[in-house]
Amino acid sequence: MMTKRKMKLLAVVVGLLVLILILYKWNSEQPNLSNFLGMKDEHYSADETIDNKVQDKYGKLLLNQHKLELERVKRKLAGLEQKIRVLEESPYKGAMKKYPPVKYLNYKNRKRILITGGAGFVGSHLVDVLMYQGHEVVVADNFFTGRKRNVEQWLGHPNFELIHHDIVNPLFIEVDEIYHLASPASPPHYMYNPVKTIKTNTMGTINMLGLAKRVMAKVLVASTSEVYGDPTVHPQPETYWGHVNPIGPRACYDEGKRVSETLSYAYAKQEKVNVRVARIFNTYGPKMHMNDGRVVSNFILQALQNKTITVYGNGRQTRSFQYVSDLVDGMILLMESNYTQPINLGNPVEHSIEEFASIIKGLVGGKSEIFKSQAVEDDPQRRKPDITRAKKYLNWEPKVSLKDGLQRTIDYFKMELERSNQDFSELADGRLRDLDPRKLSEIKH
Ligand SMILES: O=c1ccn([C@@H]2O[C@H](COP(=O)(O)OP(=O)(O)O[C@H]3OC[C@@H](O)[C@H](O)[C@H]3O)[C@@H](O)[C@H]2O)c(=O)[nH]1
Repeated sequence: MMTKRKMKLLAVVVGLLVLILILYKWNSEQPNLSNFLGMKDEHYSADETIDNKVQDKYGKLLLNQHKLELERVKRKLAGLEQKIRVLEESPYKGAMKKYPPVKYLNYKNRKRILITGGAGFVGSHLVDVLMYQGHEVVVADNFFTGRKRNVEQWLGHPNFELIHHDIVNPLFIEVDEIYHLASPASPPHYMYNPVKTIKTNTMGTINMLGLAKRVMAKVLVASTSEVYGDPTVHPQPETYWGHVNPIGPRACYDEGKRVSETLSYAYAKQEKVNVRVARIFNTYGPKMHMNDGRVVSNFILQALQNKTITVYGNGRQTRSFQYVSDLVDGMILLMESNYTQPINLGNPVEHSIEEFASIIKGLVGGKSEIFKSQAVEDDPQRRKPDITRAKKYLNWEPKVSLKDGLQRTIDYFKMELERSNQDFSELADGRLRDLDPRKLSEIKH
């Protein structure tokens, strides 16, 4: 029998042995730092200490990390450099931007002018002239056919404001004058959505005349030679009432503009709004859209690309073409004048469309063939403005010859073609692509 003392001694010895065992086990399970870092001792010569091995491997790891970090910083720098280049070329470069010089006008002479459709072809040329003159210009455009690019040189200028707005909805701003130009003007564009074309020219015009009434602004409404329809009187004086098919494919525009004129004189009579009405004849020049679809841009682009020049119908129909700067001068003179009846603004030099195709082919050169194809429904057969009124009341007549104007327009389209070879977004503008008035007029709405 063991004594109590012996038993206690045995328990202490056993306890000590268990403790030693636990300590040994714990020690052997501790991760070896060199193993932890993925080292293998056999890579080192026998006289290297474990500390040296660890430091060496750890240093390599740090070096790799630094290299990776350097690569990341380099990539970030390259990205930033690219962003700076984009900013330098961008119209939104704010403080860096250089604007064309504008005249200083004191507050008495400086007007606040709204141009609806100011980002469009004609509107943007008008914006330029009014800005150079030193006025404050507000452009309202829904960008259906207008483009920000047309007014980009003024973005950020203290005298300029661009509002993305569809004038089918009312606009509440304070202005002294309104040039109401908003509406698609090219036949394939206005036929593309005839209901919208009518709304723009009726509801849109009501909204602008309503605004003019509220703020007592003078308003110039852009009408068109199309109010004469397929004319039976030649050349067309303002006293001619026209010959329009009210249910034909062009009616949305022709009748829309006729209502626009009617509304203008109703507001003048009933609400004492100070109105001007310009009947604009065929106009061309730089800033026309590549996909405009009207004859000047179509023929020039076809000739520049050695494609077939497509004359719609027999080519004996006539038009008289004015250069855009002449039109802009006429509109500003009309706004400044006291003359309130409609006035024709156009160049009376008349050509058949077939002749016109040859003129453009001659100026551009190249190998294009002239091809006569299917006629456009209700295409006006003869058109030439009688500009007696404009001469008498505005002392205005066109100055730019067809040859000079076409040459400037050809140069512009050459640049556009070069641009579009680099930037396909221009041509990929789905809204204005592949529109042909001959196909659109067949659509039954
Ligand atoms: O590629 C084409 C384009 C047009 N044409 C013809 O060229 C003539 C002029 O056509 P456009 O499309 O340029 O313009 P339109 O004269 O028919 O209408 C224009 O009239 C005056 C303005 O108010 C508007 O800008 C527009 O409605 C038409 O006889 C047309 O059939 C061609 O032969 N080939």
